[in-house]
Amino acid sequence: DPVCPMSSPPPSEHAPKPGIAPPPKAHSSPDSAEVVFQAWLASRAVPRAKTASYLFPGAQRPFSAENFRLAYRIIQECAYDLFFTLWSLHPIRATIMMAMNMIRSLLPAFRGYSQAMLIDELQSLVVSGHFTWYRIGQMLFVEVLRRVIEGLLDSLAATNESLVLNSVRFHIEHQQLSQRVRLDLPTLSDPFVRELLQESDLFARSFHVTGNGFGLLSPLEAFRVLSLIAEIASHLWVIYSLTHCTTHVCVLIFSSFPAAFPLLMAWLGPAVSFGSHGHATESDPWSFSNQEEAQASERQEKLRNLAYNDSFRPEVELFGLGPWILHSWSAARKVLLGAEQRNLATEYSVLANLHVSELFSALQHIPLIIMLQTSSASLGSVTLYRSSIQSVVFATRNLLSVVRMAFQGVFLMGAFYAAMNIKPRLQPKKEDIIAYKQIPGGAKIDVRGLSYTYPGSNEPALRDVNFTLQAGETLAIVGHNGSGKSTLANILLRIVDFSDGQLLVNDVDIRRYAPAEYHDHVTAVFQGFSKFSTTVQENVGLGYVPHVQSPEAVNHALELADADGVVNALPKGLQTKLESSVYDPAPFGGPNSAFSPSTGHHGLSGGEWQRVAVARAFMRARQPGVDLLLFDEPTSSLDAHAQNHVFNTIANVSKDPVSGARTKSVIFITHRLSTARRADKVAMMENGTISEFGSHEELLRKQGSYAALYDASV
Ligand SMILES: Nc1ncnc2c1ncn2[C@@H]1O[C@H](COP(=O)(O)OP(=O)(O)OP(=O)(O)O)[C@@H](O)[C@H]1O
Repeated sequence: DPVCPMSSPPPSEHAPKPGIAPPPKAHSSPDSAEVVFQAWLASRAVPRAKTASYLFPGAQRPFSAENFRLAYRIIQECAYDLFFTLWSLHPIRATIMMAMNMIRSLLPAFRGYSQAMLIDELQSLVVSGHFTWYRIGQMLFVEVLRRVIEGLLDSLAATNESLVLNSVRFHIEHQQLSQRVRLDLPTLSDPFVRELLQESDLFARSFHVTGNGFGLLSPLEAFRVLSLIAEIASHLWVIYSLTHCTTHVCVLIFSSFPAAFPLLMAWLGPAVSFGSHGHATESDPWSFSNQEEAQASERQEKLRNLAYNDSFRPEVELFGLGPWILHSWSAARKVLLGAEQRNLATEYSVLANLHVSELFSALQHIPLIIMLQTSSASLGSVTLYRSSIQSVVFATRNLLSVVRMAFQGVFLMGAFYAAMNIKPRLQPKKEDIIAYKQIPGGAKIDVRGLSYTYPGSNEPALRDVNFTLQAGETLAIVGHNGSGKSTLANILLRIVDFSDGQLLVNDVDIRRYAPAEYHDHVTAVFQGFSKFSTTVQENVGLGYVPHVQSPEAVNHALELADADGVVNALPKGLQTKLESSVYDPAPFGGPNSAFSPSTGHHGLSGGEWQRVAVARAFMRARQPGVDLLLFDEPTSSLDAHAQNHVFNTIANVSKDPVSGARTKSVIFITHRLSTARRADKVAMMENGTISEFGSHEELLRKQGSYAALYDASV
């Protein structure tokens, strides 16, 4: 079920609360990933803060000596590895790409030379009186040829570069996604891990921006820093060769000052985040200049989602949330508008700078004219001289913004590297893993002194839970709201870990099973099951991925869950696309509405969705490898007829169809105590522990809490 987005904790600047475990280790051993993780974490510490607090994810690290040291450490530990991995995707093309970048960075200087030669030759032709159109044509032809070759080189380089960068992008995104799906809930719920993953996401996203965007931060493209340095060096060399052995130094200073002045102003003026690309926009969350703006943007998006997303509509209407949404949205929006206003002001000042720069470039002519009058310098060398100085200034400006981005990029790269090396917390060490072994009858479960406290909670959700379920038995877990039933179910399913005690499955400590392997042997319906916005076929078939494409298997699972009638009534049967939040098939009233049934998107009632979820569990339940069926309130929204059908199916599926012998253990959580009678054993939960355990009849005879709850329910 959708969760109200406003309930999520603020993602940034949190101080570790006293009593909470210190920042986690990204790795079990102090290897390079651990070193990188610690350096990344240290770079996020807010300097001179009274309590330990951290910069929000994506925030620009200040240029401090400590951060340079941390950046160096990260580069030392992971840049080579990452560079080599990315380079080895296309070794030849990547090398060509870097070489081309280098060559292209030197071209402007040669271009200047060639133009200077052209002008000089033209000048001497005119002065000497040997001017012919043929000669001019020849020179122009050479110039055009040079440009064509340069253009060809550029287009070849661009094609090659896009090929290399696309592979790099794919590789990074693939790694990122595979790590996401590998991590388990306990790992993902750690705030440090969440923020590490957010910065790692920024690194992966940096490869999306085409042109001179965040992509510059990639280790391959960071090579551009070198290209820019080479470009500056080549221009400086040209300038040196012009001024060498002559006394133009004072003219050089005179003319370079006007060129450098706008740059100086831009550098000293208000910093535009990420150089020339850094305008805080809603789609550029990393470019906010402070945490308040980042939070406002996030809040604004969530409020917008709350207003637009139909799944929240009932609560929004029922609780009259409209004015509150509007009020809160306005407050967040105003913060962002303030930020945009500031950026506009910066832009205006940049524009003003442009005018200033034009003025200064005009002033630059003056010393050059003086130089022409007083020295023997040629027209070509004057042109070259002037263009070189401007190029140096331009390239230096680029270099500064690239360095700034690359500096930030180092920390994002560190986040990526550390994130890719996080180990899922539930995954045992290689040497501890025991392969799951089936025993006849289904899973045998021994729970001894089990306790669990949710992170950040003071009260344990489970305390000293003890019970044994023999292979093939059926257990009903009952109890009041909040007594710990779902928590126990999630621990038994190895979705959540436990703090103390022991949990043995088939006489083996559950912590020694690889979770993925263990999950192959269980199936479940969660209390808050997912409603996928896709076809019925996939909604059900995903319960057993190898059969997701098989209509026969899906139809059979639907029959078992008494959901076949529901699906048959849908306009496109199995291929009907379901929408988890369609309350009104045509909210805008018109026949062309995006939600009209003609588009194929269909809503279902709560009970119908539950049948789909139960069918999903049945997809897998019939597989011989599955030993445990766990249902958390599978029939809470079903009518009595459907409920009986589902429980009969559970009983049938857990037996051998021929011999009738039990082949699977079953655990179900229920508030409908009439269904608890179907189980061999009943566990009555109160305050996080099992207060009574036995058969339905035994517990009734006991006249305790279960008997009281049963009497109240029937
Ligand atoms: N993610 C969580 N973080 C912190 N506390 C939690 C979390 N989930 C559940 N709890 C707390 O743990 C306790 C047990 O919750 P649980 O969901 O297991 O109860 P339940 O018996 O399944 O309740 P219900 O019958 O309402 O489904 C409750 O006090 C609940 O507030």
